[in-house]
Amino acid sequence: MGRLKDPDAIRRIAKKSLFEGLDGMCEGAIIIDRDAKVVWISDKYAARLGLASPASAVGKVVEDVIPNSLMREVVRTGEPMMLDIMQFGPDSFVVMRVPIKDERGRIIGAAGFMIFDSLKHLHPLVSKFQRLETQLADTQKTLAEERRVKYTFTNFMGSSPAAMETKRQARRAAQAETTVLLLGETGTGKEVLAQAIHAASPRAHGPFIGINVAAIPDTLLESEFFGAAASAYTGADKRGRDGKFVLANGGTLFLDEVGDMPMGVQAKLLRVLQEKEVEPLGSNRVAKVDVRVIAASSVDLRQMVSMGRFRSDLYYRLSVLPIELPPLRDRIGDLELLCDHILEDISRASGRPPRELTPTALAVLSAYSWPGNIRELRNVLEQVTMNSDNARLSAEEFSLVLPRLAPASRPGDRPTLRLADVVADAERHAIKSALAAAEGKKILAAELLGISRATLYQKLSALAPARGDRRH
Ligand SMILES: Nc1ncnc2c1ncn2[C@@H]1O[C@H](COP(=O)(O)OP(=O)(O)OP(=O)(O)O)[C@@H](O)[C@H]1O
Repeated sequence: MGRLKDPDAIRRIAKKSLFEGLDGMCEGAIIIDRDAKVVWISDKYAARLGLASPASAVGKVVEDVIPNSLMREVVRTGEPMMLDIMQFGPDSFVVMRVPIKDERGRIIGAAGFMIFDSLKHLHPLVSKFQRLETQLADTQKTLAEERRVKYTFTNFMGSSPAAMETKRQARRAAQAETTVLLLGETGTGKEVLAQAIHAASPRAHGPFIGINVAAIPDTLLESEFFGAAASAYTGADKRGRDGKFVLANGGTLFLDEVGDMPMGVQAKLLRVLQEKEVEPLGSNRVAKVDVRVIAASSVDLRQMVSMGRFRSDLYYRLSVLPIELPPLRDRIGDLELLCDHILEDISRASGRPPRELTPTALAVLSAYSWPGNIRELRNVLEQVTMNSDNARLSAEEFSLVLPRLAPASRPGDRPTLRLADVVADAERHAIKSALAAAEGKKILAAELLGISRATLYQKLSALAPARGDRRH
């Protein structure tokens, strides 16, 4: 073995032969200068790219020769790209890009090698990559669908003066950019209207993100809204996550039951609305957000302000455009239309012909006070349709389901023996009575029942699951 006499010479030869070796082994090579202009391209590469001759490429900027080239990036950053898949028309090439530096370490250009002109050599890697790309595209599609609204103004049924006035105000709100505050009892259609406003606004192409403040434990609200930086949390949040504000960027954020927000989060929300930027939990970096907020409440926020449970500055900020949604009992003229519409919906979902109501059934429904409003109406219609085979639903069938009109049990009736049924019945009755006493205000109903709001929400969805009602 000979000794190294002239290390510089060996380095020069190694450099030269390495380049030539690589060029020989590869399917093609290209060299560009600091301005990303081609200074040399191998015959094979020129032929593979369909160029008339290698010389025709020299002096051109690299993107004119290879449209998707990232060689300029290598010259700019000085960072090599050791393995990349590049698309050239219908073909995929596996490429490597390295910077070229002079003796003083200054970047003077870059060399690119087409390692394979077909992906078959990288089959395991590429098929995994393609599978992941397909999965990602599917997930993005599902997410985009979820963020698209389901309701427009035509879904907000009603031609009573009260319903028409609400719709008129909401249509005007759709054109404005300001925050909207929807006020109305539970089940009056606040979410339907929020989606309709979004769909008719210039942000319709952006996402619609809904969040039910009352259904989320106080401790999680902040990260749910503003996100969490990596490592601020353990477990599922270890990698950090985007908050709803970031997810709603360019679109609309719907804050349902905004009155249930703890004071600390209220202060942060106010700051985000004023500054239009969010700071994820555990991070010291802020991100600009362009979000329109539509807030909703079934409790009287002004009363909460006077009780010191809601910040007055936030209230004023949110209530720039307040819209009242009438309770169903105040627009009972819409009942028939709503029933027809809901019965058609039920028939579509079940594949059975739509049912009708007898005039006495309609009278019974009109006499009821509907503390749960249209959501309760839908639940009652679903329950009765499920229990009945009649084409026309009768008043008797409804009186079995409606709480106030339930017949008292007669002596001789078979008692309900299953304890679970008895308990569930009692619970259902207590919740309905509390909601009625609290005029549909869940926060008050929960207080009356001596349970938390979150428990009330759980019980409501367990007792009367209303398909597709809650999308949060
Ligand atoms: N005007 C309407 N026309 C037709 N359906 C409606 C209308 N308003 C509400 N609904 C239906 O009633 C149900 C409850 O509506 P929504 O969730 O919008 O009420 P909400 O006021 O947001 O309730 P909560 O305060 O409990 O969140 C949904 O099934 C919705 O489709």
